[in-house]
Amino acid sequence: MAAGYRGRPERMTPVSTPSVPQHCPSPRELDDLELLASGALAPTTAFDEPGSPVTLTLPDAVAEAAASAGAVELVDPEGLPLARVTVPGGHVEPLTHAQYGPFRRLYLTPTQVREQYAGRTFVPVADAVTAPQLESLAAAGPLALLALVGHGTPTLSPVALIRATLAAASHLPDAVVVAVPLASHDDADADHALGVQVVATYAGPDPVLALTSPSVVEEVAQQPSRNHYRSDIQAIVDADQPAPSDQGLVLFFTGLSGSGKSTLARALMDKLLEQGGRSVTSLDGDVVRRNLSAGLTFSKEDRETNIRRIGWVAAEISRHGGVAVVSPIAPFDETRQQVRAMVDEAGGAFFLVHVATPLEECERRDRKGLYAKARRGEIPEFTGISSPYEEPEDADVRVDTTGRTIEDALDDVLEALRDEGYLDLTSSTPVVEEGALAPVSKPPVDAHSVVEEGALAPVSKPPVDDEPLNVLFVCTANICRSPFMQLVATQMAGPDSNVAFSSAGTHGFRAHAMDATVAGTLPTYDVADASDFLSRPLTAEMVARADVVLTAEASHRTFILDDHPGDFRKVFTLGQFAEAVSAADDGLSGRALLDAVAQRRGSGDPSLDVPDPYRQGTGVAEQVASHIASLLRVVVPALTGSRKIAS
Ligand SMILES: Nc1ncnc2c1ncn2[C@@H]1O[C@H](COP(=O)(O)OS(=O)(=O)O)[C@@H](OP(=O)(O)O)[C@H]1O
Ligand SMILES: Nc1ncnc2c1ncn2[C@@H]1O[C@H](COP(=O)(O)OP(=O)(O)O)[C@@H](O)[C@H]1O
Repeated sequence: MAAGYRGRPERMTPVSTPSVPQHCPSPRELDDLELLASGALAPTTAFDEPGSPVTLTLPDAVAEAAASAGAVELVDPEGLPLARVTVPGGHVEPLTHAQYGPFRRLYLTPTQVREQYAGRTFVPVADAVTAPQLESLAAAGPLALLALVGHGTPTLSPVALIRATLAAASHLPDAVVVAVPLASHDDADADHALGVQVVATYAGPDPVLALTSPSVVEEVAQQPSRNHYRSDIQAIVDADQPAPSDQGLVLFFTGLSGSGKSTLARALMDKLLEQGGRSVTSLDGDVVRRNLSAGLTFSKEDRETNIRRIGWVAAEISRHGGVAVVSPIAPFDETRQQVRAMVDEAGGAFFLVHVATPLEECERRDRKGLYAKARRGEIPEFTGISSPYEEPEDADVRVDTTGRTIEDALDDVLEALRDEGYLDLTSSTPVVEEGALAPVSKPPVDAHSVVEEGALAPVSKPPVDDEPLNVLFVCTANICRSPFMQLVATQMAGPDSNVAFSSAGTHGFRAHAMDATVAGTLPTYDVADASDFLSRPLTAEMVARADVVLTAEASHRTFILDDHPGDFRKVFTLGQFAEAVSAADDGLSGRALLDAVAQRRGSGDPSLDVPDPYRQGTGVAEQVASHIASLLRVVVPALTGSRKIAS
């Protein structure tokens, strides 16, 4: 039921019986429902049991109707009734089973699994299985791989995780795959407990084998590279996690009427069309209101409906790799966030442009004479005059067009798009070959041959000693290891150091908070919290700006060098860099130290990796935090010059 569906309808669906209301739950709730109905969450048998993360939230109107009817009927996004749930009580009476959706045949109940697969060893799989893990499984006898594919699967989409798990099974002597829609509830500890419970229910009396080894130290020793995959699995992972330049994209312009949204959006569309290579759809505010949203007013409710419609269409466009350029006023933050979430769900990137031309300038322009009418009271609820505009705090770029040419204002947008790695429209060269634009240009050279021959310029920036030293930490998603490195290194360096620490992720989402479990270890290292931290995807610009890039794993280093082979002298794993720093002359610091370390040109030995603590519980988070801190205690004083004053 859950695997194929993303997004939720904007209103409660029509009531089919006079008394019991219908409601389409969120994707997370749909997953929970499926597990509750199949008995997989036993002993949890109902929504909203005390202390359980398995909850059901009903919109006010539905909750009221359900309370008087004593139940609510939960339907799937297409309106198929799935279950009746008592209100209050949360008890689930299944009505129908979903019969379609990719790999539906693999979604077995615990009873079916006990009938078909008793006697196997059960292995929970939450991510693509690595080559070393496959090796360790090969000798483990007949296996049942439980692909945990619920909403919020950490790295891979549900369908890709099943594909990757089937590929893993094909490399094993005797393994079957079962899909389990175990959703994430954004509470690592509760989710871990729930996962243990669900896996135990599927396994019954049979053994359960965890893929992660118990200690970080052993993990490092036994799994030289946790992210090293067999080639078929790697291909599935790569296809599921396109680079920002290959991702579907929603370019969302928001701002007051007359601020310049349509003008800038149109100019950007023209650039995109001139360059070619992408399919582009425009959803302009005025145009949408004449078509998709014809008949809607400018009340708060209708504006929200309008924006959600635009968001839904734009998200679908991004799902298929297209670019949607949308330019409504979209005055409410909550609705913009809903659109962001829809696009995120669809696997697209959401890029918010705040056209921040002030009201006075918009009113001075008054291109359509609407402000004058609004001032005279002839147009009610006019944005900026008699209806609010909530300024975005999460814009990727903010452009005030006052006193600027259109080209000049557009440049701000184009530069931000390029810097975040989505599109490079700053050069006017059209794309000749078919395919997506490639903002992070990949020279057709083999990284190793460049390293050997030293053919490309060693560092992209001439060293200037009084400029702050830019240190960029990199991991995968920029929510666990690299933010920890950034925050703890900044704390260790102190406020007066001439070193700036930042971080990014090779597959990082934009603007996600730090993982709560890892953030929980920060106070031990004198960092109060991570509330100001937001994740960022790594861009070519960030690598170019950095004096040194320190990665968690060798695989991150390889990832960067694939795109920037010429930067091999400034990209190291943190472990490798700490080792090199220890060996370097104590008197060296800052750029002199970097120059000395660059001469060593290490290979990025994976045994020095900092492993990924994501979703592995508090114990692993603490071990990884302590591991990183011990490396930073070597690296930070050396960079800042506090272990010995440099020349
Ligand atoms: N009451 C009121 N408030 C704001 N705007 C009004 C109103 N009535 C009509 N218009 C015209 O409608 C355009 C805005 O429509 P949007 O769909 O972008 O608005 S919203 O996002 O749903 O708030 C807006 O176009 P733009 O100038 O392109 O923004 C106006 O021309
Ligand atoms: N730098 C600029 N960028 C965009 N528009 C500008 C700029 N300078 C002046 N303008 C003018 O401001 C008006 C903006 O109108 P429009 O693009 O329709 O705004 P919106 O879609 O936000 O209502 C146009 O007449 C445009 O020519």
